Amino acid sequence: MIDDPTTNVAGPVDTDEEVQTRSNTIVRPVEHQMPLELRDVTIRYEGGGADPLTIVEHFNLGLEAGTMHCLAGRSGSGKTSILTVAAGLTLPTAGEVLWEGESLDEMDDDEIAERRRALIGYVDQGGALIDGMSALENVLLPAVPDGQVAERTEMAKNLLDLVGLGRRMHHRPVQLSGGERQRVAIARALILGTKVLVVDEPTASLDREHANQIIGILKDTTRDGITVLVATHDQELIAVADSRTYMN
Ligand SMILES: Nc1ncnc2c1ncn2[C@@H]1O[C@H](COP(=O)(O)OP(=O)(O)OP(=O)(O)O)[C@@H](O)[C@H]1O
Repeated sequence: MIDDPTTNVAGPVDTDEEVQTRSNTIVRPVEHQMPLELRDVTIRYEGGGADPLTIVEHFNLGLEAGTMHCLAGRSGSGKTSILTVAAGLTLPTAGEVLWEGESLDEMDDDEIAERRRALIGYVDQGGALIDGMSALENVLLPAVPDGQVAERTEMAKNLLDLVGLGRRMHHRPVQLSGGERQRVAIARALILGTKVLVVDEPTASLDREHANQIIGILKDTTRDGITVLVATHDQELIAVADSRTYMN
C-alpha cells in the first residue's frame, strides 16, 4: 500500500464561533485539527469455517480538518473495511482509531454511537435510502431519534438545494436516478452537522457528468471545513483529493 500524503493544503476551520456555511449547515468549531486518525490498524476476518483472512496490516492515516483523502486500489483490497473501522461501525483486530484525538478504545459502545452521531456521516455503497419516504424525509431521518426534525427541516431543504435536488425533495427514491439517490444520501449524511464524511464508492455506476457532480459536492464540503474519507476506483475523484492511499 502506497501512502501519498501529498499536499494537505486545506486548513482547519479555526474559530471560536459557529460558522454558517454555504450549505447553511453549522460547522461547529474544530476542537481538534485531526478529526480522524487510524494508527497501526490491522483488520482480520475470522470464522465462517474458512482460514482467517488478514485484509489490512499496520495501516496508518491521519486526516486534517477540511481535507479529502481517497482510498484507491483493486476490488477486495480492504477499502470498505477501512471505512467501516474509521466510522466506528466495526473495531479493528489491532491498532487504534481516534476521533478528534480520542481513542475509541477508551469509549464503550454507547459512547461510540453517540460520538459517531455528532461527528461522522457514513454513506455506504449505493446510498441505501428508505423507499417509502421522500427525499426530504430521507434526509431528515437521522434527526428523528433526537426529535429534531422540525428544527432541521430548513437545513434539510438547503442541503437538497446544495446537491441540486431542490426541485426533487418530495420525490421518492424510485423516482430518482442513481446519481440523485447518491446525492440525497450525501445530504442525509450531513444533516446532523457532521464534521467527517465517510463515503464508499460514491460515483460507481454513474456516468461521467453525474459522477462529476458528486465530486463537486464532496469538494465543496471540504471547503466548508468537513473532512472527507472516500473509497473509490474513479480516477477523477482520486485526482482531486488532497491525499490518497493505493491499496494492493
Ligand atoms: N465480514 C466479513 N467477513 C469475512 N470477510 C470479509 C468481511 N467483509 C469483507 N470481507 C472480505 O475482505 C476483503 C476486503 O473487502 P472490502 O469490502 O473491504 O474490499 P474493497 O476494497 O472495499 O472492495 P470493493 O472495491 O470491491 O468494494 C474481501 O475479500 C471480502 O470478501
